[in-house]
Amino acid sequence: MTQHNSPYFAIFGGLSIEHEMSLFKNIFSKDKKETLDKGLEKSKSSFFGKLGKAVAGKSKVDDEVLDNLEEVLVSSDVGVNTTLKIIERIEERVSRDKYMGTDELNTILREEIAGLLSETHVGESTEISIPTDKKPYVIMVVGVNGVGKTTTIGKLAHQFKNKGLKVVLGAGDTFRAAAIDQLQVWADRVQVPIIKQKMGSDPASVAFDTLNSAVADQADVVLVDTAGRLHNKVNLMNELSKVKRVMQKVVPDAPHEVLLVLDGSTGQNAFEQAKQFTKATEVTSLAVTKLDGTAKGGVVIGISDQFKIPVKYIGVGEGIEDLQVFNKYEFVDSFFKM
Ligand SMILES: Nc1nc2c(ncn2[C@@H]2O[C@H](COP(=O)(O)OP(=O)(O)OP(=O)(O)O)[C@@H](O)[C@H]2O)c(=O)[nH]1
Repeated sequence: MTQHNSPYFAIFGGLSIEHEMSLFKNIFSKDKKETLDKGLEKSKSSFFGKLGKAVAGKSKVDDEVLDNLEEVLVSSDVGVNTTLKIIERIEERVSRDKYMGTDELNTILREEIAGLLSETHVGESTEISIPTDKKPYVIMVVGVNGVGKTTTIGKLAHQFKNKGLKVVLGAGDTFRAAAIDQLQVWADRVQVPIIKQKMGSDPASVAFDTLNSAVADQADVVLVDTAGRLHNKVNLMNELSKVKRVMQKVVPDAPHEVLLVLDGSTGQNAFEQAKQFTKATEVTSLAVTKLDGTAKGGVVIGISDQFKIPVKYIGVGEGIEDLQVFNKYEFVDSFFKM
C-alpha cells in the first residue's frame, strides 16, 4: 500500500490522528465558524443536493454512481483534472472495500478532498506571517478588475494592523481612477497610510514611492495593488516584471509574496485567470473571494490542487471582517457538515 492509499494519510496528511482531531475541534472561534458555514451554505447545499441524487437508491458504488459523482464534482467547479484524480482514488478504495453505502461514500469523499488539500496546505495555518527580519515585508497583490482585489487589500490591512503591525498601502492600479479612490476609502477605513499618484501614472513609480515611504517610516508590511489587465500575457508579464524590478531598487528581495486574488463565484473563469497569472509571474499565494452567495465553492479545492499554490485567504462577505485565513480542516468540516 502506498502512503497515499492509506486512509489515514488521505485524511491527515501524515499528522497523528489525535493531533488532527484536536485541530478539527478546537481551533475555530464560534463566530468565525458561523461565518464560514453561512458563506459556504450555497456551495454545500448544491453539492449535497446533487450528491444525494447521484447516489439515490444505490446500495453500493458502481460505475453509474462513479459517473454521477464525477458529474457532481465537475458541476461543483472542482475542475476536470482534480475530479478525475478524486474519482481514481475512490475507485482504488472501492475495489479494496468492495461494498459501500452512501454514507461511507460521503466519508471517503471527504477524506480524499482533505487529503488533496493537505498536499498543498502544509501545517495548520496558511496565514501570511510577517517575519521580523524582512522589514518591510512586501506583498504584491495581483488579479483582474472586479475580483475583490481592493477589498481584500483593505481587509488584510485591517488584520495586519490588528496584530500591531505598521501597514502601508500602494495604489498601483493606476489605470482606473475608481481603483485608486476605492483603495483610499479602505485606507481611511482601516486608518493606514496610502501612497498614490494620479490616474494614468506609472504603476512601477507608485510601487517605488510606496516602498521608499515604507522604509522611511519603518513599516512592517506593504500591500501593493497592481492593475490586472489580461489583454495579453506578454503585456501582463512585462507590467508585473517592471513593478518587481523597480521595487527591488528599494527592497532587493521584494516582493516577498505575490498574492493572486480570484473571484470564486466565477468558477471556471477563476481557473483561467490562475493559469494566466501563474504564467506571467511567480504567484506564491491565493485569495479566493465571494464564496458567500455562490454554489461554486468547489473551485477552492480544484485551484489549490491544480496550481499547487496554497489558498491563504477566502472572502466570505463584503465586510471588513469577512476575509478568513483559509484552514483546510475548517473548510472540509464546514463543507461536509450536514
Ligand atoms: N459578497 C462578497 N463580495 C465581495 C467579496 N470581496 C469583494 N467583494 C465585492 O466585490 C466588489 C469588487 O471588489 P473590489 O475590491 O472593488 O474589486 P477589485 O478587484 O479591486 O476591482 P476594481 O476596484 O474594479 O479594480 C465590491 O463590491 C466588493 O464589495 C466577498 O468575499 N464577498
